[in-house]
Amino acid sequence: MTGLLRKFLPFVVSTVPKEEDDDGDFSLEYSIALEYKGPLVSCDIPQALPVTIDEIPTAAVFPAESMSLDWSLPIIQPIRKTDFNQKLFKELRITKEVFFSAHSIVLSVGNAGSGTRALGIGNDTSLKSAGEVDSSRGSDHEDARVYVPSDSVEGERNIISEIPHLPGSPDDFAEANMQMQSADSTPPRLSSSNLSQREEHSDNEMPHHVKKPSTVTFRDPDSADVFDEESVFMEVDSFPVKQRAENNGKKGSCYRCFKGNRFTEKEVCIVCDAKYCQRCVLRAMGSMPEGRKCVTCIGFRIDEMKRSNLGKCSRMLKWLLSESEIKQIMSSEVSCPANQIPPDLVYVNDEALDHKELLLLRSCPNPPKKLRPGRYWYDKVAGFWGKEGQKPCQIISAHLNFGGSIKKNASNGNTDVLINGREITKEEVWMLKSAGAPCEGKPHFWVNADGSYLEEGQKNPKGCIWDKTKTKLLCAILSLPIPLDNAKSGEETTRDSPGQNDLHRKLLLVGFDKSGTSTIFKQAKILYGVPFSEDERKKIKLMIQSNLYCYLGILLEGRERFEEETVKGKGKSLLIDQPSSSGHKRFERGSSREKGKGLTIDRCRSSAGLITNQLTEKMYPKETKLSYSMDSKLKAFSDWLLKVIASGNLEAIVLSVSQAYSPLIEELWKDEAIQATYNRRNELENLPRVATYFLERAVEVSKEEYEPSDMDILYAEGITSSNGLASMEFSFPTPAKLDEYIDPIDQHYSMMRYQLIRVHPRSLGENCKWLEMFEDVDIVLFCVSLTDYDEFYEDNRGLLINKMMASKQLFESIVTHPTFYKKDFLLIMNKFDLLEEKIEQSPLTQCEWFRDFHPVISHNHNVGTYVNPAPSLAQRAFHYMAVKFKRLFHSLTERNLYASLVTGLEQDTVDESLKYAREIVNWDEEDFTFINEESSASLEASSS
Ligand SMILES: Nc1nc2c(ncn2[C@@H]2O[C@H](COP(=O)(O)OP(=O)(O)OP(=O)(O)O)[C@@H](O)[C@H]2O)c(=O)[nH]1
Ligand SMILES: [Mg+2]
Repeated sequence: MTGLLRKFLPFVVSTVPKEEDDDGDFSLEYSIALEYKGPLVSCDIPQALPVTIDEIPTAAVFPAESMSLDWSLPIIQPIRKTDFNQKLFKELRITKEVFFSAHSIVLSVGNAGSGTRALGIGNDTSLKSAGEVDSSRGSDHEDARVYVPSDSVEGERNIISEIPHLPGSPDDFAEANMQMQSADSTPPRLSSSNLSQREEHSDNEMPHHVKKPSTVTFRDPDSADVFDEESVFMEVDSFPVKQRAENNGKKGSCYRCFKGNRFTEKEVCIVCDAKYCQRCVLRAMGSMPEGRKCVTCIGFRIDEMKRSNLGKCSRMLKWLLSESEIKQIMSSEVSCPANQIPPDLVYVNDEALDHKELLLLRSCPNPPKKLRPGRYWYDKVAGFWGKEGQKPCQIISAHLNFGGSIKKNASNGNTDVLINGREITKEEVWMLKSAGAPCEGKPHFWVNADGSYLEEGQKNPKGCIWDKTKTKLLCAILSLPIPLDNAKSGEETTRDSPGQNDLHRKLLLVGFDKSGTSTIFKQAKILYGVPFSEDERKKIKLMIQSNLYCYLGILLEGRERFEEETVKGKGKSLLIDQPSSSGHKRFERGSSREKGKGLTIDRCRSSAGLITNQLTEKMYPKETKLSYSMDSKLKAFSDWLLKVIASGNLEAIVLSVSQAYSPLIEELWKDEAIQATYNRRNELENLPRVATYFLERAVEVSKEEYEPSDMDILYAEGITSSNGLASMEFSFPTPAKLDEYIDPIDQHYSMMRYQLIRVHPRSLGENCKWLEMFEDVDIVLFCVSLTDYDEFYEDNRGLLINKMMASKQLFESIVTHPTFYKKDFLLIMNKFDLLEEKIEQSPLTQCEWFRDFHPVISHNHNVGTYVNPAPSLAQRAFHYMAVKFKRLFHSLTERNLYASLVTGLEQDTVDESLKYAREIVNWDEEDFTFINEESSASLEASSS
């Protein structure tokens, strides 16, 4: 400081005694003029003119409106290094008005926020040694800041040290001088560590931007200040639009240092789309008083494409800045005037809004999410809101008074069915139908804000659209909105039904009975952290408990039969194996039966039919001497349970008796007869494999306080009892650690939302006609169970049908459905674990489609040296089946089918498969063309 003043006022300072302060710095406590007694000086001595402090003009708060109305303030152009000394003050062109148009002016070298030294001249006419001032943040004044590019300064030489030597405008200088004379030193404001870090680099940086004065008010991010929305909107019109920036470097490089490529992590300017690497971002964007904008873009309107990103901090900034800095920047980004939507760009029912109307729209109880400039339609009666020519995307508050009256063709519907005068889309017709509204005869409906509907001309409502859970679920799948209140209770859906404008991909999961679609769906929920709602958990708990009673019923029937056989003295059983409960052999026997169908009550009833497998009997005859009789109490319970199962009212009864019967279940489970029967479970035709998982925890599961774990939910059969449609929204997570390298592709993908819709073929109707509802899915995931090849089911004519052939037939109908013309298909070949167990016992050729499967058994001759092990029989079988499906697909569509190998109960394989689907749907993206090449190469390899 002293050095600085010495340069300014060499005569005075040189004679002033120095004092060292605590920091080792010299401070100037006072200044006095001493009489000069030396020889005559030849040069002119500057004269200090007397100053009256009161006469120095100071500014009150600079009125924001006046700035926005007419930007006549000077913008400082970059100063060339060579002529810096001569030009500095001329270039600055700081007029008196500007100079004092704010509480304080900060002269700063380098870009704002780069932590360069700055000189603040306060309105109290004091000179502030700003030191490492962060020239914008942390100030509680309104600052008009003037930035001088640091390329005009060499090394540490900064503007402060240069000022006294500059021949500039005498007025400017005199004023600056006057203030400096009366300056006292103000302690430097603290800067965060990253700011000082930034300073380290500032010396040899070449800032490309000059900032113009800003009128932004800095609010304490922690304060509860609510920004005055109205005044903010009033100003919006006056902000100019800016062209997109052009990168002078190679494609994908940083716009400032021209280094890196398109996969280098970058921050983007929300105005001109310039992209900066981690090293340059803070220099290019400065203190970000309006959020992430280059300093030259401050005061300009944002690029509307980027509106949805406002306030969403990037990983890069999180890494570079402190939490409070981020908070402030993001809050400015969202609330500063320049970043608001200009009302005249928002049209509702053909009329542009004005400031007040836009304010009304945005402050209503349920305002449109992600509002952008554009043309919208609004049904004032029901609150439906959508983009012109499109189906509704949200239900906002009803009865808002703006915009013209709604047009019949507002949403471009072509169904002849009207809601409040608008011809609705076919998706909305499906919605109405699922709610029970009769749509035959092209009715005209009147729908109220609460969803109640009536036909035009009628008096009483016929029903309410939102009464049925099914309708809400369907809306989620069709990307139709549901009202906010209902969104919370909408089960199996995410809260917000996805708007059609979201960056959002839809994956449709479908497969033949028991192929594993619900297991994969649940696995995805667990994998991607989509919680099961309370309601879902309750239903699943009831289902698991009911299934447990079913499994016990199957055991009890088995016990009866085994007892009978023992009594009759057969002494022989159909025992295949007598596995211990822990180490039983895991495989589904190939036979003409439908494994795992014990879940529904009807099926439980028929489960008494134990099919004698003659083949098995011949193969594995064994003696058994076990007792299958039970005591009278358990026998009575057993009779009651079988009766309940037969009544088909199991769930209701389980709900009411589970508490009372829990101890009996325990006794039953531990009973010798039941254990003996359980050990012969492979002979029990309808006992699904998963029964073991729950039966072995029968006591715990039957208790009232039982809470299913995620694993239990995964193993539970079915998602809900209705078991038809389910939908979830998710993103693929990226590795969470900040310091970890994140593949830019992963990062890009992690920002995208996906919707996984699972549909059971039962819900698709005859000839899969309801597939029409899924016309906007991006990919179809067709699930096939690899173990189906030797399994059969009985059709309604009593014929035994091979399940693989049935699966093939379903595949053909879906692939050739007009809705899916040219859609991508990924074949999920599920239950590989079971295939591995089964294939050795049951040849693939049992299925007529696979008759020509004759794998060549290769022998490994390189004994002792490591070579890739020959693929197992199961792997060969998988490849063979995949090729069969691929050929079939190609013959039907002339396109390629993608295939992936999955074990639904294992997370990794499901994750891989869904990521593969993600790649396929994103291949079109221009920026990611290279994936295309790589992945198609791997695909070629996989299909060969
Ligand atoms: N071992 C094994 N079992 C599986 C696998 N995938 C599914 N399952 C089991 O197979 C049975 C049927 O699976 P689900 O997921 O219910 O099949 P689905 O396609 O929903 O069939 P529906 O019930 O007809 O809708 C369940 O008992 C699952 O636990 C797998 O990869 N390995
Ligand atoms: Mg299921």
